[in-house]
Amino acid sequence: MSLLARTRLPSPLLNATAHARLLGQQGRRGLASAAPDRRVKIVDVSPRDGLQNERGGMVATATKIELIRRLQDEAGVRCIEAGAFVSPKWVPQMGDTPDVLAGMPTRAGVTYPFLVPNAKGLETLLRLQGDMEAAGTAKKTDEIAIFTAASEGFCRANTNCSIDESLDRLAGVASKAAEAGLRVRGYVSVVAHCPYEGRVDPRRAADVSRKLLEMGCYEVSLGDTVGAASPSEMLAVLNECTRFARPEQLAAHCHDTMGSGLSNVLAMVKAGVRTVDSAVGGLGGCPYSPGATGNIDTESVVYALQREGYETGVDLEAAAKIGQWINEALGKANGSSAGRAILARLAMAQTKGKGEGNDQRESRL
Ligand SMILES: CC(C)(COP(=O)([O-])OP(=O)([O-])OC[C@H]1O[C@@H](n2cnc3c(N)ncnc32)[C@H](O)[C@@H]1OP(=O)([O-])[O-])[C@@H](O)C(=O)NCCC(=O)NCCSC(=O)C[C@@](C)(O)CC(=O)[O-]
Repeated sequence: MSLLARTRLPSPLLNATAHARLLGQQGRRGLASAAPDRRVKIVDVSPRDGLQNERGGMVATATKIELIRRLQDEAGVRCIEAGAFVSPKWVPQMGDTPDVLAGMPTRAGVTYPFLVPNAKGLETLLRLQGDMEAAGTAKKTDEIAIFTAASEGFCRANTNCSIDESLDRLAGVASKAAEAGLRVRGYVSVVAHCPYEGRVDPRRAADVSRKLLEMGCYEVSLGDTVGAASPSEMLAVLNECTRFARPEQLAAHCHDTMGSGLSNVLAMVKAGVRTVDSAVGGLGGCPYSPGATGNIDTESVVYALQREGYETGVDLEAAAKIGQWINEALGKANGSSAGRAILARLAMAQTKGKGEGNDQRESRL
């Protein structure tokens, strides 16, 4: 019997109580119980990609740390992109990353990649971790993420250099990181569409991805940065990449501007990708893409993957609560329609539960 057939999936016809209970059960089922080829790793990027473009004032460091804590302790996320050692002149919202690193709680089995654009970013991270170890505190992370782009226009706008210059810079960062015992994840932005150059040739995106793998990245995340790609466009990039990489060495990083984020994720997972980047509450945006909305939300990714018979190990109900909480903390509407629906069903189930309790009391009286 297939896992899909064995998995009880929430039906829209179930009442709210049953639906909420079922979602909870599914969310709590561990990754270990799933067949290896049905496991999908969620990289929740909300503390970095989700918050880096927040325009409504600096998000409090304590809020960022609480977001990381809740993602790991309550939602069971096993990979959390926690911050960025980039220039605060370019991305002020990430300026407190050293404080986030110092203050964040860590948990065994969870990885915390930090974005690093250049040698200076890596030196800062290594120095801070060295200071922590000297003070008797265990280091917080053993992973960084480096990033470049598939178009010259985006690369220059994002990192002030050409693609070749960025690759030169990143090769040095990757080799120093490896010497220091850090794993390196890679990103290629605008793999299908660029806000400056339009449609991007999938071979171009694949060529840059290959170079990141060759410099030692264990995985390359393919970014539909502006959220404009269709599934076939993302699959075209994936097909080019699988000429030299296994699908498991690639990740889906989809934004949802045009509403195709989830379709793109599902298409890539069905094609063999086993790592998906997402952000609770659909947090995020892209400063270089007018009207760009956030990352695809963790809640809809986890829900859709569950329905398709995949396991993420993420507690859906907890993710929905965290997505609601962080959006409220930012004074924003919850950007996850799946999250809103899950919370509405939970609220209805609770009300019904209370009502049933009252009815029983009344009937006993
Ligand atoms: C790459 C640079 C630094 C080049 O920026 P630059 O201005 O060319 O760099 P520079 O070397 O001339 O330095 C300028 C100033 O920045 C400082 N500086 C330089 N480096 C650092 C550093 N690491 N940490 C802290 N400070 C730094 C440096 O010390 C100097 O300070 P000053 O002397 O003027 O006081 C800059 O362009 C930058 O930080 N860019 C990052 C932009 C960014 O973070 N974008 C968002 C992340 S990428 C993304 O979101 C896409 C992704 C990953 O999610 C995937 C997807 O969706 O596609």
